[in-house]
Amino acid sequence: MLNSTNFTQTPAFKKLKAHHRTISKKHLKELFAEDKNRFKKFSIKFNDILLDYSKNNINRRTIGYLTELAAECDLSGAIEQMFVGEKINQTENRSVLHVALRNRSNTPIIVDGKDVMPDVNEVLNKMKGFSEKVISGAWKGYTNKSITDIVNIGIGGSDLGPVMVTEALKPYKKKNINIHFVSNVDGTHIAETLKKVNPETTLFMIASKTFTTQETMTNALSARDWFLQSAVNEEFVKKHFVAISTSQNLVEKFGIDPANMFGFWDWVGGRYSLWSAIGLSIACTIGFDNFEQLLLGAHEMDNHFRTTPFEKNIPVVLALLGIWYNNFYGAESQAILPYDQYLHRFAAYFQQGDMESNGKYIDRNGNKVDYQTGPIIWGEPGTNGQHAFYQLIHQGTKLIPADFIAPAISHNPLGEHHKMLLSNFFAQTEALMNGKTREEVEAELTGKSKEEMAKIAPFKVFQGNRPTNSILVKKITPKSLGSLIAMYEHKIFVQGIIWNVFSFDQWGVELGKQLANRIYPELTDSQAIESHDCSTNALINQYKKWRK
Ligand SMILES: O=P(O)(O)OC[C@H]1O[C@@H](O)[C@H](O)[C@@H](O)[C@@H]1O
Repeated sequence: MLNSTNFTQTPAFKKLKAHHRTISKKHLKELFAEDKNRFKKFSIKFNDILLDYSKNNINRRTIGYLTELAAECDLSGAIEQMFVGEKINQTENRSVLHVALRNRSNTPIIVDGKDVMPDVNEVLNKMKGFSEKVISGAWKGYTNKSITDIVNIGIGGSDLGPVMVTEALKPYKKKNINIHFVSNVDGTHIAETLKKVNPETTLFMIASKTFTTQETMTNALSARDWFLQSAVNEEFVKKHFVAISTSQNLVEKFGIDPANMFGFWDWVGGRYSLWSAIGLSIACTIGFDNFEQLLLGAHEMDNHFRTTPFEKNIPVVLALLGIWYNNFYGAESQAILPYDQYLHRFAAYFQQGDMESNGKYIDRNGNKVDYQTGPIIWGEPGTNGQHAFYQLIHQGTKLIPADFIAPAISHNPLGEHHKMLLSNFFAQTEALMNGKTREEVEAELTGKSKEEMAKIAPFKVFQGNRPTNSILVKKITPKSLGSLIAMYEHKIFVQGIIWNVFSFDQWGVELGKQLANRIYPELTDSQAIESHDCSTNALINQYKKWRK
């Protein structure tokens, strides 16, 4: 059982409250001027990842109190409980073991008296054999041609992870395999995808933990119909459809050969599942050896997280900083800004990872919280963001803590591009920290009259004092990406522990599904609907009129 302390009632929280009153009066610039060793004190290097968190409104005392807070919420106990397979997802009575999926040291992890590692390894072996067949061309379609295109059909955790990773690791893509993803139930998504592929050489991966998700099953049936228009014989479905699921029963019902089913377990949460068979599309796109490197990178981050003291523990430090801004400074969001085009889905991936995990107002005792929990996660790759929403980060009225992520080495060392990109990365965090004073503005406005200067100067001033983390990675490789993803996963875990919420369920997505199922049959005929509120009725009835 996880500890269920209300963190706002701890002695450390009270110390932080008082400390916040003083330190929040200091500009980041002052903190840097006072202490030339800030970088040394507030940075952590782990393998090829450097976290510089010195540009935050903190000093040694802040970190001391924050780590005390973590200790008072029994974070160490919670970490151990997760790693040893205790059922910490209490509302679903499940263990939370994405760490077992990438447990490359293979030490036993026991769930319900059984070591899960042999099963994990068995599925990994099956994925290895299958991906090698697909990539080598040995896996043949119904006209004896090799596979050229994979269409992964899934949504949420059965989509976002593979999408993000295959995009992030595009430089590792096998040349003979193209990957496509279909998630939205909007027919446009599947229709546009099917225009690009040939039934004779396409492999569909139906990825769904439950194998009941409306969007995925609807898209899978449409894909099957489309395939059978050409292949005709239902026997050929075997050669072109594989399933990734926890439900063998439903997979067989769909007509997929159980031999082509890749299993996983209820202790793998959807948004933590890219390491499981859900990663089959990744393995078939970048090769199994690279998939294993991804697992290894995550495993090394797991070990770091499990064994490193809090003040040197990257996920813990990131989590505590997030709590500092969320619960003391009143920040409502957290930006993730990758300076790497290949990471363009990274923020979207962690929107699910973070917001579905910690977007909760009921605590682990079943009571309504009286403090803020999960932040809004958002972001786009630099430098695109700079020309769009950075205005608000620099001069808006909201405090937006931001994580800047960049690789030192580009996969595309084209002319001066990467140097320019990185100069923007470094410049932005510096600008956000220092800002620009009125005096500096005036010194630049040479040749202007006093009146002209007074008129324009206020608009050109930047307050600065805006916190950032810089995460510099040597290069985005399967291994370093694995570490980065695991880093954020554990950050989310730590925050959930301290906010006292259950991070591994997602009851909040159910109500909409339930109501959609009720409304769906009402849309069939042309009869006016009166069973809802006047707004919903009117919208449905207008839709019915227009579609006639
Ligand atoms: O893999 P499944 O069972 O089709 O579920 C897909 C997604 O379904 C959503 O309802 C959940 O919010 C996600 O967490 C989940 O990843």
